Formats: sequence, structure tokens, C-alpha cells
Amino acid sequence: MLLDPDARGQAGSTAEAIGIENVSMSFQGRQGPVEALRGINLTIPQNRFISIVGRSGCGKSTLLRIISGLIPQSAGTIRVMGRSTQDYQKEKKFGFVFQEASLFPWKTARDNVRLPLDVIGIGTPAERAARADDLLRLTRLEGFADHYPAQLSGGMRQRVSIARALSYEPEILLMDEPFGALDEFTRREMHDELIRIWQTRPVTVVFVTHSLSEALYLSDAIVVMAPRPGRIKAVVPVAHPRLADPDMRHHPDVIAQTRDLERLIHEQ
Ligand SMILES: Nc1ncnc2c1ncn2[C@@H]1O[C@H](COP(=O)(O)OP(=O)(O)OP(=O)(O)O)[C@@H](O)[C@H]1O
Repeated sequence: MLLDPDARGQAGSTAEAIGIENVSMSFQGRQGPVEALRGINLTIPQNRFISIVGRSGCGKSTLLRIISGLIPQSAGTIRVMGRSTQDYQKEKKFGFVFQEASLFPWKTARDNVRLPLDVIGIGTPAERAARADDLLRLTRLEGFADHYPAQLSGGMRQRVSIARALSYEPEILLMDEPFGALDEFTRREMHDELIRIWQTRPVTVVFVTHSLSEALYLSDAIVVMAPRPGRIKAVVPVAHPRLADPDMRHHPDVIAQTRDLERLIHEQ
């Protein structure tokens, strides 16, 4: 399925960021093989914000992990910026943000953010510290650079992991329920932060969530998956203008679209 290139979002590029062709994935489970994904076809244009929703076990995380090259698919091909995931990763890196911030507790916020740069060896130590401070400013954590994760709130820790994921300027940001552990208020704050960051720096975002309102608020288009075997049921463009009004969440069109998505997810 090709996402509508005119879907809401940043103007411009219709060039492909991620091309998924006929991808299937089977795991060896205790009671035999588990068909986690079957026949996935999806083209994600550059700099779009795409969410993946669907019932538990429909293969959302598996698809994200395959895109990132963390696990190889059983069949089919994945192109990332025109190359295989493996070739792509030789030069570029994916930004990855998980539900748990997974920061190193003994490192400060700044040192957590600069860690990928230290590992890859980009720039001088002073340049890496300066880049980390820039990203902490971008994620509104200036003043907290010397704090340790235990001294930060859940939302702040997740901001540090977003800053860290952005540290090597990825073209593609993969997010697996990044705000799932946050309370509703912090979660909404993070939505606005994420959109602000996404509008500041062009990046293709693939965002896995269980929350339809979150998907509708953030995305240009929503990929609805179905389980057993995991497959794409529909790709739904999001029509309302992003962030025109935070009260958009209560707009009758948004409520109607949420209901339609719920129906799509739950019908067999
Ligand atoms: N490493 C693994 N070994 C065996 N089976 C696996 C493995 N990883 C995932 N699966 C199975 O593949 C299917 C898809 O799992 P996946 O975690 O991708 O679903 P999901 O949609 O992300 O679920 P959730 O919404 O609950 O996080 C499930 O049936 C799961 O049990």
C-alpha cells in the first residue's frame, strides 16, 4: 500500500524513505511456528509521520524491528532510502525510541545523549558535548544536562531518549510506544514536543502505539494492522490540520475518525 503523497504533513518530498515489499516473518514458538507477519507491502515517503496501530500481537513491534535491521525478515525485501537495511546501516543509523527510556543510570543526561556519538566517534569530545547540549535545548532540558536519570521525571527521561535518538541526525526515527508509560497529561505535552521537534528537523517517523487518539493527533497517516497472521488491513490518511488546536482531540470529525478506526481494528 502506498501512502497518499498529499497526506497532511510537511510539504514536499514524495520520495520513498522506506519501501516494504511482500515481507513475511515467522518465529519458532513453543507450539510450532508463529506467523507474525504475512505479505506486508507499504511505501512510506520521506519526512512523513506514520503511526502503526492494531490489536496486541498483530506484529507492530516485529515490523519496526525488521525495518531497523534488528531482526531479519523471513521473506520479502525492505528498502531504506533506496538501499537494503544492511547497506543503509553501514553509513547511517536509525533513531530508535522504546517505551522505557533505557538510559544509563550512572551517566548524566548530557552523557546519555552524547553516548552514540562517543561510540561512533563523531567529532571531538568538546563537539560531542556541544551537540548534546543543543539537543537538550531542543528537547527543553537545558538546565538538566548534569542530572542523572533518577533525578528526572518519566517525561524528562523520555525527552533524553528522544534527544539521544536524534544525536546522530537520523533520517528515520522509529518509535515503539514511546509514551506508553507516561500519564495522560505528560503524554499530551510530549505529543506537542515531538511535533515541534519533527517540524524543526526533517525526519521520517514510524510510530507504534496502542492509542488511536495519539495516532490521530500526531500522524499524516495511520497503518491499521490485523493479527494472526499479522497483516495490513488499511492505510488511513489523517485529514485534520496538525496542532491547529489542541482541542482538536474533541472535534466531532476526530471522534468520528476514532470510531471508524476502532471498528476497523476490531472487525474480523
Ligand atoms: N522473538 C519471538 N519469538 C517468538 N514469537 C515472537 C517473538 N517476537 C514476537 N513474537 C510473536 O509474534 C507476534 C507479533 O508480536 P509483536 O510483538 O510484533 O506484536 P505487537 O503488535 O507489537 O504486540 P503488542 O501490541 O502487544 O506490543 C506475536 O504472536 C508474538 O508472540
